[in-house]
Amino acid sequence: MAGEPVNVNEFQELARQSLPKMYYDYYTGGAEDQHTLKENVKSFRRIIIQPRVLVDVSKIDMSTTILGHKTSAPIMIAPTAMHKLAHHEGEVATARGAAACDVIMGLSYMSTCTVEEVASSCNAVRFFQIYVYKRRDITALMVHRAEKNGFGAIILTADTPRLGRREADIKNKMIAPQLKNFEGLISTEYVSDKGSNIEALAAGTFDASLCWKDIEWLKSITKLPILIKGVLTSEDAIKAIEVGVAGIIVSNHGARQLDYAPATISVLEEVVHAVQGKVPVFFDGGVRRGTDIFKALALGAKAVLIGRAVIYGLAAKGELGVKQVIQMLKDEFELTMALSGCCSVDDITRSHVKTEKGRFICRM
Ligand SMILES: Cc1cc2nc3c(=O)[nH]c(=O)nc-3n(C[C@H](O)[C@H](O)[C@H](O)COP(=O)(O)O)c2cc1C
Ligand SMILES: CCCCC(=O)C(=O)O
Repeated sequence: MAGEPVNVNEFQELARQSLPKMYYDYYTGGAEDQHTLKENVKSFRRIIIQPRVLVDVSKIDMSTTILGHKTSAPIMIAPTAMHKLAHHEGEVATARGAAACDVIMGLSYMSTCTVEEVASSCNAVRFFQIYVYKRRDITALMVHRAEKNGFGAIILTADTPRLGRREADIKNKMIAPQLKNFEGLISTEYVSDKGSNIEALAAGTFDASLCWKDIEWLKSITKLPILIKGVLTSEDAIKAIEVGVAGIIVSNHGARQLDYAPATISVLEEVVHAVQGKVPVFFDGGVRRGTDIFKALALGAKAVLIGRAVIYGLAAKGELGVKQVIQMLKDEFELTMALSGCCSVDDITRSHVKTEKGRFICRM
């Protein structure tokens, strides 16, 4: 590739060139046939934007509020594991990149830098993602560490009672390193003769019995607002509201868990309808362009989370790459707003996009 990268796909190519195959495959891959992985991206392509013209778009305001926190754009960093495998500064570099762009970062429970290292790296709003370990005392301790270190919310990932079958990780015998957060508490270093060591780590530590009633337990150990990540149906959205969560993240874990789960953008609207505005609905999966962000907002998302695109920036150029990827997505989103006749995020409405279903109905 000649010159500087001009879009997220070019950052992906840079990441591919700079990473060992085992790590690149881990970051980029999905489950089994990778059907959902392809659909997450392709489903965006089937949604058409319906712009309005002759609107005064000389000033565009992308800013919004997420759980009471003002942020420069409806963009957050999705929690993704083990950033030190992408860049030696790990999550500290990601946190600094996010802070420089004034967007909220989700820190993964499976991070390679500690909660304290990330918290002290820069001043910014951050949310903490958790898995629930069989050793609940360890999860409770992590929640308290996040609370003590100023994190603004807990993201409970609900779609991972077991790890999805990621065939590249099986072939590569993907490593499961000791994660610094858990040093002296529990070993995360797993070696399996079956293939993926991170699969063995999840099988050994994650509590597959976790269910809706356990939200009460989580609420009893923290005052922080709780977001549920991994909702894909109206039924689960209604249950999430019943148990009193502060928000829902429509996500299929970047297509790394259940293959043939729906592309997230195809179910966003169903969830938004079920929620009836009671809590904010966030979205992730397949966002690679500013137009994707616009489409998700038009279908009712309050903000989107960015997973792989940020890792590609980190792998290519560390903190600077994270900053450039977020800035690129912000610039693309701002231009999309201008060319669609929307001056603020509240101006983006359902009538700004046409989905396949909508096009079909129009033709009848
Ligand atoms: C390499 C990688 C690691 C991930 N690790 C986590 C994790 O530790 N916790 C979590 O809740 N989600 C994790 N996710 C899922 C992301 O939070 C997010 O749902 C997904 O990446 C969004 O899709 P995208 O990559 O297409 O943007 C991970 C995703 C990737 C690609
Ligand atoms: C056991 C590590 C799980 C991290 C994760 O969520 C992912 O790779 O998708």
